[in-house]
Amino acid sequence: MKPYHQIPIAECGEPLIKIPLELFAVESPHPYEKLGAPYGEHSPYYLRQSAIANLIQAQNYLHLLLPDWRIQIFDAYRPVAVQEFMVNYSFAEAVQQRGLNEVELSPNQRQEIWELVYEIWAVPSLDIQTPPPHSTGAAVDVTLVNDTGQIVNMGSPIDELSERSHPDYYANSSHPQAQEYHAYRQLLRDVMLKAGFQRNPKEWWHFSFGDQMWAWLNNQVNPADFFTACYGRII
Ligand SMILES: C[C@@H](N)C(=O)N[C@H](C)C(=O)O
Ligand SMILES: [Zn+2]
Repeated sequence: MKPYHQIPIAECGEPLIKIPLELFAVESPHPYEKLGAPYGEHSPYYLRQSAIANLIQAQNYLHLLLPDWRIQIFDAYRPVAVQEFMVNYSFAEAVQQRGLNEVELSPNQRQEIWELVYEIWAVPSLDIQTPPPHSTGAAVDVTLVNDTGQIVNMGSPIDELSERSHPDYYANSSHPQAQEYHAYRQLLRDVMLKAGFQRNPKEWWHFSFGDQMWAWLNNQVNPADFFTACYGRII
């Protein structure tokens, strides 16, 4: 259980609708579909109606600062079966990157790698009180594309299992491009938060509106108010 799972969910019933992809840049092919993630009849390019309105608003804010830049959508709606697939995929990838063999892992090695995976991935829970954020249609993973159509270098790829994923990793780093990476991460954060989203404290690319993590983060900033989640799991 993460602390945000304590937040009550009062499902508001707002529909999950297709993101108007023509307004945004889009990672293509979709990073998890290309791995064979089991979407069935679902599509990753869906979000709750208000989350879409806010995403459009975030890009409008970006355009006031940088008219030809765009928000690039990496991932949005994710059925629990896909969450499970990606968690297992990330575990297997981490094992392989360490030159290990999954069947020969010691219990300690296994636990260490699972802990690393769950640093950035939510548990594929089917409990309606603890839905994975993307399974609610409230969460979106995004980055920026500049005026020449290039993906902006944020200093680490989306979904990397490392501390470089932490939003402020480059704030006090001696890396020669640290200031640039941090400034771009801040720019993405600023436009998204101005539009009502909250950012996952462990991932520079993950934002949500209306889910448990969003409510919990709002409550950290404004302890006098008590936000609850209005979006629970869909399907
Ligand atoms: C790992 C990343 N793509 C992501 O979405 N992480 C959050 C926490 C999630 O799994 O919901
Ligand atoms: Zn995410």
